[in-house]
Amino acid sequence: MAQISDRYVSTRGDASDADFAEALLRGMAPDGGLYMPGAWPSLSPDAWAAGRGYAEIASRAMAPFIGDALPAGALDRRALARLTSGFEPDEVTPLRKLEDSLYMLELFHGPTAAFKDLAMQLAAALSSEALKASGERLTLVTATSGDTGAAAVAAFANTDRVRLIVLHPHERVSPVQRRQMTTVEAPNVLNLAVRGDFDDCQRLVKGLLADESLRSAGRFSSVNSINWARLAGQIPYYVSAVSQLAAMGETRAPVFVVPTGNFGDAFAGIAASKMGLPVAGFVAAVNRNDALARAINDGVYARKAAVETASVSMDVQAPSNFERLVFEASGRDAELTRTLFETFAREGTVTLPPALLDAIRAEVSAVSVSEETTRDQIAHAHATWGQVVCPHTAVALSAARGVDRSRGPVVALSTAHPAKFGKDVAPVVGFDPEPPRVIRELGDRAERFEVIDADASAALAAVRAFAA
Ligand SMILES: N[C@@H](CCOP(=O)(O)O)C(=O)O
Repeated sequence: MAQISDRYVSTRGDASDADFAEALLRGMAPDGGLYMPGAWPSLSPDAWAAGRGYAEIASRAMAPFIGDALPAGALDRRALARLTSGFEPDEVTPLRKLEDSLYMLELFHGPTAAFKDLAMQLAAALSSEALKASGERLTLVTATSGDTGAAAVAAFANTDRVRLIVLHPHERVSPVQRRQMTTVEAPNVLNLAVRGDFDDCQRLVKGLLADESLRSAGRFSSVNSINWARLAGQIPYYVSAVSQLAAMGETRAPVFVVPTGNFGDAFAGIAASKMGLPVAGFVAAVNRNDALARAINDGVYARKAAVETASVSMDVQAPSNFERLVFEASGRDAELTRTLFETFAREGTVTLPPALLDAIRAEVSAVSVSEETTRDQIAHAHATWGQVVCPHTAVALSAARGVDRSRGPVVALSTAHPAKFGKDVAPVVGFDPEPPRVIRELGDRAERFEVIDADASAALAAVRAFAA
């Protein structure tokens, strides 16, 4: 069968064919792999012409992945309206010029003040269309180091046909992130605080998705970026950045510097470049949790326990979407991908073959940024550009300042509002960042969450009890 962009294949070789709705409602492929489009669609250069609005860009970028899997007009009718409502500035993802050839793409103006809102609002609207069409109900399980969970709760709370279970690492997300998840009064939302780190939460989610008893009881999926639909919703803002650069008279292809945890955001940028977006390169900027940087720089992908940092949403040591990068860079070699990730799951370490490593390095480089440098960068951004930035953005800006700008502009992604991380930002800039309305409105509402061990049977029991 010809490979096309709206049919989905698994990174581990499962031959069963899925369309966009199926990939969305399954979250992961049945063989434990991640869904990828059968081929990369091409985007017309017209899509990133100066002056394009975000909704129009999103429609052009997403439509080829959806094909006819959803009712005609589903993308336009609700999804795009929803995508751009509830965002504070008129431009959904404004690009700020910081200095010559250095830019910051602000992605935190949505309902939970983090970049996850952009894709999550779209995923919620599209899944509601898919469920209406099929008449089904859906249980979503999602792991979070803070931002994904908050965005998921905002997007899916009180939604018909959907039940949402969010697993966050107990006492390892910021107080604002936790309150965004736990103060929402919605009967269809369950918050589980897991005694462990994000990687434990993600492992539990993957285990739940693979559980036959849950799968046979109804639709069971995830809105982590392991779900292709969630990840694809992050492609449009790369296109929007190039369109905004064009409007500023900058036509050279940019280097994107992406603060990186689960590697979904960076992979969305790589996907945009595969679709034809002019990009000069990608830099994945990680904090001290540097499994990805060690894999790319040293050729050994090895697990370590995650350490706590100020850029808490990036405290990830087993970035799920590295699997998609390996699949793509290996020329879509599902056999090799399966072997490498099964070895990693079993032994916690795997050496990447040299040819694969070269191909990975052609797509993306990686930099690890220390806690001290992160703090210095928050101070520099404030003192030099008058910008108060969150620790994740600071990690990206620090890496961006190390990129050679003689060949073209460098765009650092600014992923969250600094007020979500006041404890780490205030001591550096000398004041509490002014919270946006969406954070002020959290008030002092009561919180609701259950604490569980990082154990598959505890997670299964909690999910079963909630479902009952
Ligand atoms: N940084 C994330 C971790 C999960 O990432 P996702 O993109 O796979 O949902 C978070 O804030 O939860």
